[in-house]
Amino acid sequence: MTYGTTFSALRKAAGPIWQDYTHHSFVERLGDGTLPQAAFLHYLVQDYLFLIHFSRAWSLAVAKAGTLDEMRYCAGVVHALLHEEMQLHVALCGEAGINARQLEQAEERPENLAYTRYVLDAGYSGDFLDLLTALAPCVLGYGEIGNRLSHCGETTPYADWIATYGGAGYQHLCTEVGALLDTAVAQRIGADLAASPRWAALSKRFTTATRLEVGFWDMGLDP
Ligand SMILES: Cc1ncc(CN)c(N)n1
Repeated sequence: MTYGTTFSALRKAAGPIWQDYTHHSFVERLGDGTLPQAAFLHYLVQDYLFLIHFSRAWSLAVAKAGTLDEMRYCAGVVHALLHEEMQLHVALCGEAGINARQLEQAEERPENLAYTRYVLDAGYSGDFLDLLTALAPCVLGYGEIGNRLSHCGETTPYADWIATYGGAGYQHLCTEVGALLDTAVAQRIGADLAASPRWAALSKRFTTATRLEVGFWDMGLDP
C-alpha cells in the first residue's frame, strides 16, 4: 500500500520508527490473537477518547483548508470518525459491558494526551500542511496495518477490528487522504516537496506523530 507520493516520501524519511509503529508487538498480537483481552479493551477505551480529539483536529482542518474541495473532504473525515470508526469502539466495548457513557468519562492516559494535543497544536500553530502531516501517520498507518493483517481472517478474536481497518471502506479513505495530501502539497509547494524549505519541518512533524503512535501502542500493553 502506498497511498500517494507525499506519504511515501514522509514514510521513508521517518526511517525505522515507521516499522516500530506498524509492526509493534501490540499489532502482531492482534494478528495472531495472543493479545490479552484486558489490553485490547484498555486500548479501545483510550482510543475512543483519542478519536474524539482527532475529530476536533479534522474539524480544525476544515477551518485551515484553502479550497472548498479540501473543506468538503475534511468535513467528510470528521463525519466518518464520529459516525463510523467510533461506532466500532462502542460496539466492541458494549459486548464487554462498557457503555458509551463510561467510554466518554474514562480518564485520559498521558500518552494519549501527548499525542492528541501534539496534533491539535500542529493545527493551531501551523497551517493546513502542518496539520495534515501530523494527522497522516494515524490514518495511513492503520491502513497499512489493517491491510497487512487482513490475511489473519477469523483465526483471531480481533477479526472485527482488523476487518474495519483492512476493509474496503477504510482502505478507500486512506487512498483519498493520500491524494488530499498530494494535492495540498502540489498547490502550496509544487512538484518537489523534499527540495522545499518546508520539508525538514513537515517530515519532522510526520516522524514525531509516528513516534507518538508507538507510545500509544506501548500504553495499550500497559493497562
Ligand atoms: C491511536 C490511533 N491511531 C490511528 C487510528 C486510526 N484512525 C486510531 N483509531 N487510533
